[in-house]
Amino acid sequence: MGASPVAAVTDIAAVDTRLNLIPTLRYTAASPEQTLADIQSLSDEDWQVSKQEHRNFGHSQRVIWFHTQIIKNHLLSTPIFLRVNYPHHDYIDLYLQHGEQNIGHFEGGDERTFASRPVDHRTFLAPVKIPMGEVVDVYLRIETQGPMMVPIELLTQVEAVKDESVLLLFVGLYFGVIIIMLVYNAFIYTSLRDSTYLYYLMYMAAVAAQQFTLFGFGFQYLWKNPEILSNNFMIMLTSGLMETSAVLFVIKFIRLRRMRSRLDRFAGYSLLACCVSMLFASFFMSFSTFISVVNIVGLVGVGCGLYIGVKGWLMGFKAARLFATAWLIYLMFIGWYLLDLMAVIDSTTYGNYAIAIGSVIELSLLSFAFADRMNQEKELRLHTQATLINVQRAMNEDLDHKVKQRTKALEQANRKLEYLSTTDGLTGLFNRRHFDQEYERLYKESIKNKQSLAVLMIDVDHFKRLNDEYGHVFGDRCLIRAGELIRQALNSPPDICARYGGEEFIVVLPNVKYNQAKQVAESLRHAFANTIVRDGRVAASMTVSIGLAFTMPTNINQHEALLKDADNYLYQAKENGRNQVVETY
Ligand SMILES: Nc1nc2c(ncn2[C@@H]2O[C@H](COP(=O)(O)OP(=O)(O)OP(=O)(O)O)[C@@H](O)[C@H]2O)c(=O)[nH]1
Repeated sequence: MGASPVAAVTDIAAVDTRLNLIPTLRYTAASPEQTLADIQSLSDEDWQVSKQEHRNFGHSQRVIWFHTQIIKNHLLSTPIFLRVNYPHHDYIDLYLQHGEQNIGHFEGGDERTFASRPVDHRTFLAPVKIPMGEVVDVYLRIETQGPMMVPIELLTQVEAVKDESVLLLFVGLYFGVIIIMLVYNAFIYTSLRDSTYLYYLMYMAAVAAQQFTLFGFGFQYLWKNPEILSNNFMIMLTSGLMETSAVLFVIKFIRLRRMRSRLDRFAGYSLLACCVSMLFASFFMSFSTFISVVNIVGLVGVGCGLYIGVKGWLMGFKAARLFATAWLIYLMFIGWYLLDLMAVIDSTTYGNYAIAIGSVIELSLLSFAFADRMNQEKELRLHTQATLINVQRAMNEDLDHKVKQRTKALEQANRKLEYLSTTDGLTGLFNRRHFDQEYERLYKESIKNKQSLAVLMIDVDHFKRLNDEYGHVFGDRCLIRAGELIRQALNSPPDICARYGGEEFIVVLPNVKYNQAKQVAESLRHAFANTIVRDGRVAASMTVSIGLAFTMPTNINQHEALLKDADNYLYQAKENGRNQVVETY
């Protein structure tokens, strides 16, 4: 390479708004120990000229000296500043030399305290004050462990303020959006307690913290002294946090544990291990090493996010569409930023915005993906609920049916039980116990209604003989027939009849006249006498004796007396020779 003198002496009074100094600069890479005097003693051959509009030296250079010459041919209408519009160089030194004399030395860089800067600004901004009509040598030394991005320009104070206003508007919008999303998702997390949201919140907070650092605001407003907290460390820490939370979020969001492919799970968890290692490495690794590794891990991580998103999408997980798109867009912006960092492309002015824009688009899309996922889960929940309700309804109907069946069976059993407990098993008439209850009830009713009551005590004559002669079974047959004859003779209800003892029956007739009662007794007696009971070859007839008691009941205490009366008349009927009715009168 031949001699490289300065391209032209720049008249700073001619700077209207701004002037890119790169085309007028020559530069040389140097070792960190070389001083200004060493650099001044270099010959023209040691310098190189930048032919490009912007210069980005990538990661390869640690220290670069720049040199140009300026002059002020007129009075300045506004102060002129020299700006290095990249906030993360470790050390910046600006020397203004008039011949052998140093007329200005300004320091900057984030490895020095913020207070050492000539102007309180997140980037290096130094006033250029030089004597009128004199050529002044400008030496700029930049030392950094990070990417050597050197957008160097001269600009008026008004222009610097304008630039900053535009940037602050952008940054305000950016952090405004991020804060809204943070608060919104924090609310969702507090109500849902879904750890996916927590990882998303962590990721978003880490992205915001890193942007805050990358724009230079962290160093300007928070950690102003690198001995307490270094800017480089904060970039490393936020990168580690960002990557770790992003991978945790991806794993949780896409439910990696459920993914069928072991390889995917292995890749996912390996990446997580890598990111966690990066997070720890940020505490002791050198910045230059960290940055080159973290960029690769970041790129692989975002690529994995995209891959997992596409795979989830193909597997029918609908929310993965937006998820994959989010990572794809972020990947494009990161790609742009990294290419810029590695000096493959040169977009120094816009490079700073790339990750910020990419991240805000990505975070918004992820929010939509979340909403989509929630929607999908809601649909699934509703579907499951509907299925459950149907199952429950079917079970309830079945249960209802069974309960109805059981109730019916129980009612039948109860009815049967009641029948058995109130009825005589042989004749089907009321049994004695039930008769007592019914009789008392009728008696009370008759008192209340002022109605008469007749009691017929009926006993089969010489039943023992019948039993002895034809056998017990035939005797039973006769008793059954007796029950039928009695039932046929009555109006039941309100009349009641019962088997009162072995071959003894009782009939109660409420609200009858005496003659009617007597008629019933007589017709019963005739019915018995005229009936022949047959069982196979055996046939016999039977007679009955009847005691008839009649009263107009007035006192419940008398109800047993009426029975006793009927019994006494029956006894008399037996005494009188049987087959007759003996009555009250
Ligand atoms: N087959 C049968 N016999 C019964 C039943 N309950 C009582 N007896 C019989 O009925 C008979 C009643 O006899 P008694 O009390 O001496 O009276 P009776 O022979 O009818 O004579 P009188 O009443 O004086 O006319 C007894 O032999 C009892 O064993 C029954 O359910 N079935």
